[in-house]
Amino acid sequence: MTVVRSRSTDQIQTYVEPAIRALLDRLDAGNRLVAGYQLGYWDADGSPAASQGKGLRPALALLSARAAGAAPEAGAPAAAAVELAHNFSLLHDDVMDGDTERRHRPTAWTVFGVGPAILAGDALIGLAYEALVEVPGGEPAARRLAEDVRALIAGQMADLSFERRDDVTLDECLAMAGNKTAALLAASCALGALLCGGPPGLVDGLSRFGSHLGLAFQLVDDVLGIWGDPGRTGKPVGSDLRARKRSIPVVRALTSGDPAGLALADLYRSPEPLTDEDVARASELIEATGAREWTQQRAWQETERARAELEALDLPEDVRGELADVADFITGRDH
Ligand SMILES: CC(C)=CCC/C(C)=C/CC/C(C)=C/COP(=O)(O)OP(=O)(O)O
Repeated sequence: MTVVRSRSTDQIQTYVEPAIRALLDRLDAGNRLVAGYQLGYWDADGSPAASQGKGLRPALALLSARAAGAAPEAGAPAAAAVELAHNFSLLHDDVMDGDTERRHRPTAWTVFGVGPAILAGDALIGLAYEALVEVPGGEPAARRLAEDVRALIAGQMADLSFERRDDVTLDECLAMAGNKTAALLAASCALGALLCGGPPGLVDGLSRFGSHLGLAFQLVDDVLGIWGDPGRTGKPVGSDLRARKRSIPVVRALTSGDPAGLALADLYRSPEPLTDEDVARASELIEATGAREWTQQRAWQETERARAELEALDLPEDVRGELADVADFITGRDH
């Protein structure tokens, strides 16, 4: 995993991975194989692999436990739960988008089939709740995760509905990202403290921190989806544009009133499949409206808001520093 600090990576390997692997052992062999492939623990034939994601959500959950004065390992069930919920959403998202590559390797549905990928996603979200409810006092954390997963699903539904509309506003798009992505980041920041008996003011403050962070994350993700380096992001660039997705830079460009935005609207309305040249032209048009710059600036603004939430909290200084590092990593990242 590539998280901002090696300390988080070590703690994920020591406390979170074993918890997730033990949960995977509860699954039947078929779902376990697909789920562990998705999590990056093994290849399609079951041989060991190291293809995990960045580990951002479990890192935040462990920090959240430490923010409440607990040892990091006390946050492991929360960290396992958010990583499992995240991978549930990725499995289903890749099916819905028809994406063929993630984390530098073929997506699960292309390897195992659509049905198995959907079922493994279902299995993971079940395990996420099990991870929490089995901890003494874990019910409030499980409820909180359920609320945020509901928001995530609502965000995904909104995202899908945008594909059939040409009047999506920037506010709608930002609200969609707040649900689709920021809700789980907020949960990641809240759950460790919630599980470890942190006071409501701390849990709420960490949650607001995570929410701003999550919006920053999606803003950067949308920029990387158009202008990123596939060698770094591990997925093809331009697939959102090819699918005429209404990501934040696209909607900013379409609603800018700039002539380049109007040309982009024509391209998006065209009944023909978009060629490589069309995709390249679309990214140039978006950039010409200033939407790339706006999106990146807005990400920094959200990071500043996140930092302000941190400043208002009574936290151990090392934890505050590590949370601030995560915020900087998110906005400055190239993968
Ligand atoms: C219900 C449903 C299908 C919802 C879909 C929600 C969804 C996929 C939102 C996008 C979130 C996102 C940018 C994930 C990449 O995270 P990352 O870059 O941290 O991933 P990593 O673990 O590979 O590092």
